[in-house]
Amino acid sequence: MLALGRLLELTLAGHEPAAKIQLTPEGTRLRWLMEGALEVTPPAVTDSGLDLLLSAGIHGNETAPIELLDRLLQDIASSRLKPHARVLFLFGNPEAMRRGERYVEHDINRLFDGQHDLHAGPEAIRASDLEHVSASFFSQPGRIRLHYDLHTAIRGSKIEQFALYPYQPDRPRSHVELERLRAAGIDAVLLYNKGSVTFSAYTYAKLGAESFTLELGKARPFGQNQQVNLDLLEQQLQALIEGRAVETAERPALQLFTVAREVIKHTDDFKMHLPADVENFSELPEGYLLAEDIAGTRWVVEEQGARIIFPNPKVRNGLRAGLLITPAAPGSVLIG
Ligand SMILES: O=C(O)CCC(=O)N[C@@H](CCC(=O)O)C(=O)O
Ligand SMILES: [Zn+2]
Repeated sequence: MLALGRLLELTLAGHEPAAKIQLTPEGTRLRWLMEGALEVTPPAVTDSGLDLLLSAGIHGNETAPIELLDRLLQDIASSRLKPHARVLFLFGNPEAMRRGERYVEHDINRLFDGQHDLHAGPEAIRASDLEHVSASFFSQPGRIRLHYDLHTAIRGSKIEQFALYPYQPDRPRSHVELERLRAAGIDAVLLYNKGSVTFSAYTYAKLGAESFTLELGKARPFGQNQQVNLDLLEQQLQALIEGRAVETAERPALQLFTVAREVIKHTDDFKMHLPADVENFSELPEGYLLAEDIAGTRWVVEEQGARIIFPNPKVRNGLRAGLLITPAAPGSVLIG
């Protein structure tokens, strides 16, 4: 196997490879761009026209997707996978990955779209570097741009694998991409209805990619991801990389949700009234007092069919401490 196929090993060891460019016997080029970043270019004659960005480790303790990208890259470097797409592999937060923590000082997934300019420290610099390397990857005109930012969640979930679809005014959602997600084992999609400062929101709104954050199960340390089944996603990614269609098993229709309200933690007095082990997508009854903050601020559930995802009262002040979501009304979603 080509040494650059060991990007994960290099990244965890903090090593810069001596040879930055390597070629497989079939002529696929692997190019190391910076720590945790590797670009794969197929021979021009087999290029399918797809630019595929695969990122994981934006949160350092979310290891199942990191292991998935490691497998795909090793397969490419050993010629078991023969790319027809350009692929950019990114491990988002190497220092947090080494520590096995979500982040060190700042959550990188709150630092995109210029937010890094308002913060100091290595993670702000890293977010800026990730923007640059992605913008450069997606700079070639006339190509299909697709980004999956792969995560696992802090808590268990009533819907194990789901996607978050960023928002841009008047931009229709892609039917093709929603169907691809379904085939990849995704059961639900949360359709954002405003912009955000996450990585997928940046590549969607600023770089014109079809972009998704994928939540793939519960976060566990390296080597302990036997319960996270990524087989369908792995098959889809292999097929995208090799430029072929895959036979897809019968799967249920996607459940679509929209954001009803973002719960923002304003002060240290913030309190969330949920059990510590509450699962994502848990339903909350109308009238339920979800959270309270200083000066009598209260979040009371008013929406029918409301559910909670990503509840986290430990976030820094000013950040999202949870999302109240509701089922998307049929026909309310602009799908192209
Ligand atoms: O489990 C949690 O509370 C967080 C899991 C996670 O990291 N989710 C992403 C979602 C990004 C998005 O909204 O597109 C995050 O919070 O950054
Ligand atoms: Zn995450």
